[in-house]
Amino acid sequence: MTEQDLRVGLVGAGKMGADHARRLHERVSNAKLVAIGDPDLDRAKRAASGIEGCRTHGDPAEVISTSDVDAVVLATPGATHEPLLLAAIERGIPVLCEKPLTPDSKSALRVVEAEQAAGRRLVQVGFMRRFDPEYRELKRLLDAGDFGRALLMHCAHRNPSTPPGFTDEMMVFDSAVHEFDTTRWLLDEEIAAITVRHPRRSATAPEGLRDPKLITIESTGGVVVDVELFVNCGFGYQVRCEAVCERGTALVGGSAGMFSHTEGRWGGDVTKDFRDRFMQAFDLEFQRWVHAARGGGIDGASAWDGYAAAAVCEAGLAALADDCRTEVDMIAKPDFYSTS
Ligand SMILES: NC(=O)c1ccc[n+]([C@@H]2O[C@H](COP(=O)([O-])OP(=O)(O)OC[C@H]3O[C@@H](n4cnc5c(N)ncnc54)[C@H](O)[C@@H]3O)[C@@H](O)[C@H]2O)c1
Ligand SMILES: O[C@H]1[C@H](O)[C@@H](O)[C@H](O)[C@@H](O)[C@H]1O
Repeated sequence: MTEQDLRVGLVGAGKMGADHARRLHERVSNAKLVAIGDPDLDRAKRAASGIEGCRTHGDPAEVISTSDVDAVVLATPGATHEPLLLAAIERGIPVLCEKPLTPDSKSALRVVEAEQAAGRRLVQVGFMRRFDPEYRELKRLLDAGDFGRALLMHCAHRNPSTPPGFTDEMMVFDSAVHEFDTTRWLLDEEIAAITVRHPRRSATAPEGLRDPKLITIESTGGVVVDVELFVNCGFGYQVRCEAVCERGTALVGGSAGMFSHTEGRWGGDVTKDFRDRFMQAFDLEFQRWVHAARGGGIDGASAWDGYAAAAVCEAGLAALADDCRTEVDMIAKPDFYSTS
């Protein structure tokens, strides 16, 4: 640890938190993980093992209130985020919050309002795809306009399987939320409406889950984006996005890694899960956040982006319930967030 290292506190030591603890300790420079909090203290201890000087707390709020913590990472379930975010804002320290910002737009708006009252952007939402090198290349291409304007996008979001208790609603606010964010970010437009449709149900879907789904979102500028969401596809983790523009198309996530030929077969590997597919994106997200947080700020999706994604999720849940196209209801973007 050097004098300028960012002293980071981590709240939540489950699947994601344990992964972020290793990331901060082993792969991110200029940061030192000094505290981990989780109501399940054993989990916090396991995540802290081998990290010299990292203490553990059974009361997660203590991680945020302790003066030797310069910035916080939240990796707890979305429903627990709001009080933790408000505590970090109150202390005036940067916070990298795993998606979703909060579970609904009303609570997300309270965070947006608290941040504006504090007068500084402190909250970053962990939409890690924004740091994936392929997605960044697509963003650069669309921003430059080399292929003309985007007209359509075709996306696929496939997971090998779902944990017990995964619901139709979670397919919208836990999984498709990534496409809501990448669409807003890639197009620099808000999402105006959403439709959810159900093709034939897969035999691999657990009881009660209507998997796959076909979600269509429409941007304020008239771009139509279809998202195939298949979260029990069995064979691996795939995330793809093809942008169809006026003078060309561009696809990300088509294939990744090595391509081999051997007797009787050729091809590459399918990634197993999101950690495998987006490892580089998570690492870059954290490195850039540490850099920005050392200067007191953020570098990624803002609280506004978290609010906007929550508003789309809410419309998505209504579309799911009523089986009809639903318009997104959200406030106008405050000037505070006018520069990205
Ligand atoms: N970016 C991604 O691709 C990605 C992938 C997976 C999960 N996530 C997000 O990460 C977050 C955590 O997911 P996970 O899969 O690690 O969940 P998890 O259930 O494995 O872990 C959550 C941890 O939070 C702890 N916890 C519960 N309530 C708490 C509270 N009030 N205060 C502090 N800790 C509390 C639990 O004891 C548990 O250890 C969620 O917001 C999830 O959506 C993001
Ligand atoms: O929480 C996870 C995570 O966000 C993954 O990136 C996504 O692919 C899954 O669908 C979701 O359940």
